[in-house]
Amino acid sequence: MSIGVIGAGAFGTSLAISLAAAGRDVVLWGRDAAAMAEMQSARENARRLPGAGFPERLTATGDFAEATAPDTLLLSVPMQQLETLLTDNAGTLAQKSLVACCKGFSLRTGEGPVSLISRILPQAQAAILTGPSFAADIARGLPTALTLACGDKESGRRLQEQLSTRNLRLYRTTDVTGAELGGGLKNVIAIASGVVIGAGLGESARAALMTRGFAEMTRIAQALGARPETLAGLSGFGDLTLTCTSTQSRNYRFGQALGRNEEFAAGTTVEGAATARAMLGVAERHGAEMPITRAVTAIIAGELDVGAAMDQLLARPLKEE
Ligand SMILES: NC(=O)c1ccc[n+]([C@@H]2O[C@H](COP(=O)([O-])OP(=O)(O)OC[C@H]3O[C@@H](n4cnc5c(N)ncnc54)[C@H](O)[C@@H]3O)[C@@H](O)[C@H]2O)c1
Ligand SMILES: O=P(O)(O)OC[C@H](O)CO
Repeated sequence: MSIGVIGAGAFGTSLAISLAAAGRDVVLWGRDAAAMAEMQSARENARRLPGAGFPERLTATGDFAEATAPDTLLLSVPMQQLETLLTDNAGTLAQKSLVACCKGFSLRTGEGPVSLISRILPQAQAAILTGPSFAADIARGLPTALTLACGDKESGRRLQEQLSTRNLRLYRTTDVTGAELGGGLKNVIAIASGVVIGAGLGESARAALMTRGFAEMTRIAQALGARPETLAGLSGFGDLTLTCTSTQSRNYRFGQALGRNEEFAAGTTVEGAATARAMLGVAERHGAEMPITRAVTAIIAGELDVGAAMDQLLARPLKEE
């Protein structure tokens, strides 16, 4: 059974390589037809994932109809592009199994990827694949464990079988809200961790921030009906640990640049920036406090400098852990 991957960025390409290397037939689609033709002949995505050769079973194409012929489609576009992709192609995608591979929340509506899919395409089977994984590691065949969250248990089992390989180990859950929140919010805390290190505040401060960040993630997740054990799993704690401690992470590097008052490469996908703003709106509607997310939003907007943000966080009332 073949698999379509929609979005030929670093992550979509790495998943396509990994699945094709494990013997699945995979069609990878990108919106730039000329770039896709070049990839198909060079057998490499030289722009987003240089050095990772394409296995034989991987086809790169700019033909959307060809890529969406399979029943199972992995949607690997940046979060803020997902709504347009779904609405523009509603007719084609309506009856498919759609696995969101993006992390974050919509700035426009505050929805996570599965909520968006379910609202726009209620007939589709919606799931999310999320957890600690750098595209470069997946493409190299290094061992990776991810969360596959699907509200429908049987569909979740089927997708877990279809998408797991020897190196890509998928754990299953029905707690879609928890998986969406873990993957989305860890990027916000990763930006904050980068700020702390970039500003020279030290690794002890980063550990404190990660821990309080995890408490903040768990608190809002519970308010939204997620299970705390999901947050403690791969999609929450696992991804938080990876992203807050590695310079491979774009969110972390973006934070470092903010902390050092340096420019950051324009056009880089940094999901945590929009998600921080989106989640503040969600938190306000639920009467929940998200002080770290609030500080990250203000620093990015240039409304607060790092010193003032630290003063605000350190001035919060002393309380029980
Ligand atoms: N890179 C990683 O290590 C990694 C790991 C796990 C999850 N993710 C998630 O995967 C998602 C995609 O990130 P990425 O790393 O592949 O980003 P990327 O910057 O490498 O690529 C994004 C791709 O999306 C394409 N794109 C943008 N808008 C589009 C649209 N409207 N229609 C079709 N294509 C469009 C761009 O052309 C580009 O090829 C993000 O949500 C990210 O959090 C990334
Ligand atoms: O490069 P980042 O910060 O988008 O992180 C990539 C993945 O989400 C890590 O799991």
